Amino acid sequence: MSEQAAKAQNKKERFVYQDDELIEKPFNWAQLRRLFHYMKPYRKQLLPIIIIMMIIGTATRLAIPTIIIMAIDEAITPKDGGAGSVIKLYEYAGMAFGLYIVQWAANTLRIRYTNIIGQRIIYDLRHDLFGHIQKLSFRFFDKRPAGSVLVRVTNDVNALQDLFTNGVVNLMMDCVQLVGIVIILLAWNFQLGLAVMITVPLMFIVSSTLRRRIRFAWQDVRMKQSRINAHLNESIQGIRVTQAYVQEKDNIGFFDNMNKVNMLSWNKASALNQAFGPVIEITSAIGTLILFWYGSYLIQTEVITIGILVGFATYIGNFWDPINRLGQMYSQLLIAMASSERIFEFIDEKPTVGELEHAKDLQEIRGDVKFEKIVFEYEKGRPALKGIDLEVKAGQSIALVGHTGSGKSTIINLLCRFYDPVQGRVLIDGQDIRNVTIESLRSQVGIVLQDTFIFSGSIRDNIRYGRLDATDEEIELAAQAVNAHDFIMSLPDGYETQVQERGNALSMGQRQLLSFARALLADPRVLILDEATASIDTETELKIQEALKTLLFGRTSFIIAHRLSTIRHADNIVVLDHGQIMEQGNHDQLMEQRGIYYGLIEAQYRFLSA
Ligand SMILES: Nc1ncnc2c1ncn2[C@@H]1O[C@H](COP(=O)(O)OP(=O)(O)OP(=O)(O)O)[C@@H](O)[C@H]1O
Repeated sequence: MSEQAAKAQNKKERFVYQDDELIEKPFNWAQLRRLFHYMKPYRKQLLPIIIIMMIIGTATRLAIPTIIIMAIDEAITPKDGGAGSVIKLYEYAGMAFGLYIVQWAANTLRIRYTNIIGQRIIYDLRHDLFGHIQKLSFRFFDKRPAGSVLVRVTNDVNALQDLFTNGVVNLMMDCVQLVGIVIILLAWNFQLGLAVMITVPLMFIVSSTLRRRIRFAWQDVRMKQSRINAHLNESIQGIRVTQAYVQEKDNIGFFDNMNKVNMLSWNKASALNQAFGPVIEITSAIGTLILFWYGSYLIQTEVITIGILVGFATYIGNFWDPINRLGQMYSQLLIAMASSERIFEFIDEKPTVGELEHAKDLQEIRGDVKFEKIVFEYEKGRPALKGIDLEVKAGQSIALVGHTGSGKSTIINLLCRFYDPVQGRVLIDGQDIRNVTIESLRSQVGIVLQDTFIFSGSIRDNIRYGRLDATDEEIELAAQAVNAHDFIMSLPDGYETQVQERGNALSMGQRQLLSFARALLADPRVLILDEATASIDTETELKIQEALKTLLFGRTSFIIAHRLSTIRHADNIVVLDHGQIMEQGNHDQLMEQRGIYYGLIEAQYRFLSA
């Protein structure tokens, strides 16, 4: 392979997103029913008004051509051959006008109420979806790019908006109108009615072949959009790395490509949609041709009046409109089905870390922690922990050390029950953590991550995240205890300073101190510090060391730190390698052993003094 070809190949393999399967499924009625289930709470409240308005709107619409016929046959060219009557004509015009007003009022009210219901349904659906996603386990997020999760809560829910605001009601109105017109036409003149509708079956045959393709096309559009969003999310999160490695051009190229594919897929779906139009137009033209050809013959043979012919012509105009709309509605329904499939797929996803039906709250804990014969794998066949036995007494501090990928974070993940072990159990105060409620467990296990997440809001609110009912004084006391108070006071608005999402305007060390304050406020019996002191300058590290002392005092703590200074004083240092405990003891004991730990410390000293 040439260098250029290899480069192109390497680029191609970046930003590969797992696609949702494009599956051919029969129209899923159960899913549609499930979707309509969301209408249930509003059935009594608003649906009767909408149905009444719908009936009034359709009835007036159907009645107007009848008045036109009466005006022609009785006021302009009376059937009995007598003279026309202007007064009668005015009367009919007045009636038609009145009906138009009623129709307008009914439609306005109907649209208003359908919008209210539609928006409430969308709110409920989004509420359920977001609420459910919040509860899903880490495994779920391991498999999916954040962008594609985002699309389901935004785009896919939005796609249902049209269906619920106008779609359903329009569908019903169109069906009622169609049935009404068919009945009226057949009642006026059965032969002429049949003759003008002879093209309908033909149209259905042609359009049904289009439907399958349309369904696929819209599913494809959703997939392409999902990919764009996944890429967008990744690009924005990784913008610093992109710019640092001057990859903007390539990134734009990747995006353009996806954008183009999305545009083409949309064009294809929309062109297929449009294909309904001409099919309807041709059938409508043929129908009109038959009407005038056969209709004029029936007038000459005095079977029907001119008024009836005009009435037929008006109704035929109204007849193809709903059929055309039903075609479009069908695609709208397909879009909605494709979206709802994706929404329900998430709603049906069970958290892999579940709660037992009768799980009890974990009572206030002392902080004894025990890992018993733990085996764990993220992916089948690739164990990340291979039989971990570890006992920690309440109040002890444990340092987890080992090469990257040795399983340190995994131990922590199991302690917080972000994942469940494949074998073995984790006990807190002698209780298997799988038997207690997740909330009662996590609220007593505090965690300070290396990449501290700062939410958009004030500094005060960010600290308060640790315990929502904490008072302002408690927040400030916590900040003082972990040496964060001084830097907070030096910010323009002190505790009220607004920090943007992820706290980009704060330094690493500052973010770390904030997260310490947050953890201290939460006051957990068990505390986890993941790589908490990495990448900070010496002065900040001193502050952090002091803060740590306050934070760790009297708590069972697990510390993952590459830095010697943090782990030196730990009661027990556990050395991991490839998911197994290789050594454990305090610093002096392990140094004496001259094993892996000794090697790690030596390497760090060599590195620092180099
Ligand atoms: N979400 C995940 N999905 C699949 N494999 C994972 C996942 N997280 C970690 N692993 C794998 O599990 C093993 C242990 O990872 P872990 O994060 O526990 O290591 P670590 O010792 O904390 O490493 P580091 O010091 O780099 O943070 C590694 O081989 C890693 O590739």
